[in-house]
Amino acid sequence: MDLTTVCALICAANFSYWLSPLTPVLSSACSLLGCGTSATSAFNMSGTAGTLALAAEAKGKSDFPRQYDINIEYGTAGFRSKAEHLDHILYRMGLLAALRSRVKGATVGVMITASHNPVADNGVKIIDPQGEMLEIRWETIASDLANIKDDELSSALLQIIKDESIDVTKPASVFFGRDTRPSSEHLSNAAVEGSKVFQAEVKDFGIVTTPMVHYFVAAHNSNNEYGDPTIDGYFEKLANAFRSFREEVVSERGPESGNYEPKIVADMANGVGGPMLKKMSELIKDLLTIELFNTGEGELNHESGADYVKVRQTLPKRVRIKAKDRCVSFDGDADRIVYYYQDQSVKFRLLDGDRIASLVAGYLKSLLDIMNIELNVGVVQTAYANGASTKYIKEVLKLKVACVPTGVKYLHHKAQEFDIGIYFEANGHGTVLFSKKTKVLVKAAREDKSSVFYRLAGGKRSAARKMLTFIDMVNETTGDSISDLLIVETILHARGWSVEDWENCYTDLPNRQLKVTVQDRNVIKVIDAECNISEPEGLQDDFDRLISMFAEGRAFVRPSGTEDVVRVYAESNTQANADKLAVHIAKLVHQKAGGIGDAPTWIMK
Ligand SMILES: CC(=O)N[C@H]1[C@@H](OP(=O)(O)O)O[C@H](CO)[C@@H](O)[C@@H]1O
Ligand SMILES: [Mg+2]
Repeated sequence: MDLTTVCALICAANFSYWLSPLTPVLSSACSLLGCGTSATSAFNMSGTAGTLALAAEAKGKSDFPRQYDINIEYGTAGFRSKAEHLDHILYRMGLLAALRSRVKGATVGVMITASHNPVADNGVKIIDPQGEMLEIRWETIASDLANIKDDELSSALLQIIKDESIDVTKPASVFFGRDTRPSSEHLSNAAVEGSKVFQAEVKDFGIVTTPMVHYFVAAHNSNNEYGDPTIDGYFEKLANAFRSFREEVVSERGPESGNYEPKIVADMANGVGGPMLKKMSELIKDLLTIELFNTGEGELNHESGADYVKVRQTLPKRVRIKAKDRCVSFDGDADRIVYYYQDQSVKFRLLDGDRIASLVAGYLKSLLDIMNIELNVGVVQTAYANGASTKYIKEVLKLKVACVPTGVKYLHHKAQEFDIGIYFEANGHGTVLFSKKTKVLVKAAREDKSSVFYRLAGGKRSAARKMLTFIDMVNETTGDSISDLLIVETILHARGWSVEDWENCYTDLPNRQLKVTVQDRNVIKVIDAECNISEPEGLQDDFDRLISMFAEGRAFVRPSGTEDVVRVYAESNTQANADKLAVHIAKLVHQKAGGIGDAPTWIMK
């Protein structure tokens, strides 16, 4: 046993509650043994916080050392990298989650996933008490903690404790969940160890979807008002709402459901959606038949999943479908969903997040109209939203549209400004938020029993019951493939629509997404909710000149927050034009922003 390990053990014993009377002795032993570079600062670290920080550092050095000298930032959805780079980051995020829990005086969540990234990657994100993404200010704290040297850990932790006025003697509680990646269990254990070193109470839900962890955290912190914070509680809440809504519609208009067919084909990207949607499908099998593919037998996200289908605008592999079958794809951690089908001429037709947002917005507006309730309803999109969807929502539905930068945290935040805020990224990540005022007004409409208008108010009460049941079906904490699937199926059934009826609401502008690899993607500086760039200087002018040459042309570029690439998006009046515009823009990026390798000349197929 080497000196560092002996020290780590002494430090670990030192923070143990029942050995606390021995703290001074153990701390001296630590420093006498020369416990790494912290020995000196350990001397100054009096009190429980110092002891814990020191123990955290010792354990980090011995069990989760920083082995790669690469800088990793807390990006669009937490940390993401090659799984083998992440041991120390997971451990440190476990520590940080325990501190975050103490700051908020509530349970927080930690999800281990890299979503749609390849199977060799992994990642982690911290979930705040109401199930929302980690506060943006703490992303910087997380990045700093992730990137320091091993022997700076105790002082960095103490600094956070001091800056955030954290009382480390208060209880802390952290919920954990992980996806199906081979590396996830090991990385989850590293994070759990971190939280335990900081004496947090730990609950590990094992393999669950990302939105389930968001739900568990929110439900627990609401004292179960939001739902039962268990796996069964999650499934029952959503399934019961789906069933009640169906019963409401059937009692109103009978079993006839127009063009709606209660059957879908589901591609699970070989991720956690497979086992989870299977569980849901068993609960509702009398109402909806779900035929599952890519449920775990193949490689995660490989030639399948929501991202593959959306970006490549093609069917996933290893899925058997017939013309007009309504199909869905989840991503690897089941927080995104896209719909699609093949038409009679075997042409692939995509119904993405913009379509889901429009469907939901239109339906909720129709319920509000029946209830005669005026509310501030808005749809939040990003620059990736198809221009035709924005036009439809504004001009046909007559609802407000807000545009924010990419990343769920921005959409979620903006959606909270509305009484009903519907947000979806075009890639299929999204949900609906209902304000307290909305819930109060709709509950009042449900109870409207004024005798004169009792009969007349029947439709109003039914609309209110539907809206309240709908709210129960929504995972308001974050985008949730399972919840979103139930919502879409519910609306299509209520409207009596086939997937083609849904698609007929508007016609998408043809579009194309490409990726360009550059030396440093951060040389691209975005402005105007990512619609334009300010750097490299002059490049936006080049883009504008190019865009003006394409009918209904629109294009923008931005550095990805989850991959080491610059993303290019273009739309125009025809697919050929959208493709051409995308390639030209990509070439300009490659030329003027330090492109690596060959210039992009081809369209991804
Ligand atoms: C164009 C696109 O789909 N970007 C995705 C992707 O972010 P990037 O920062 O573009 O890599 O992953 C994010 C996390 O899942 C998601 O929020 C976002 O919408
Ligand atoms: Mg995801």
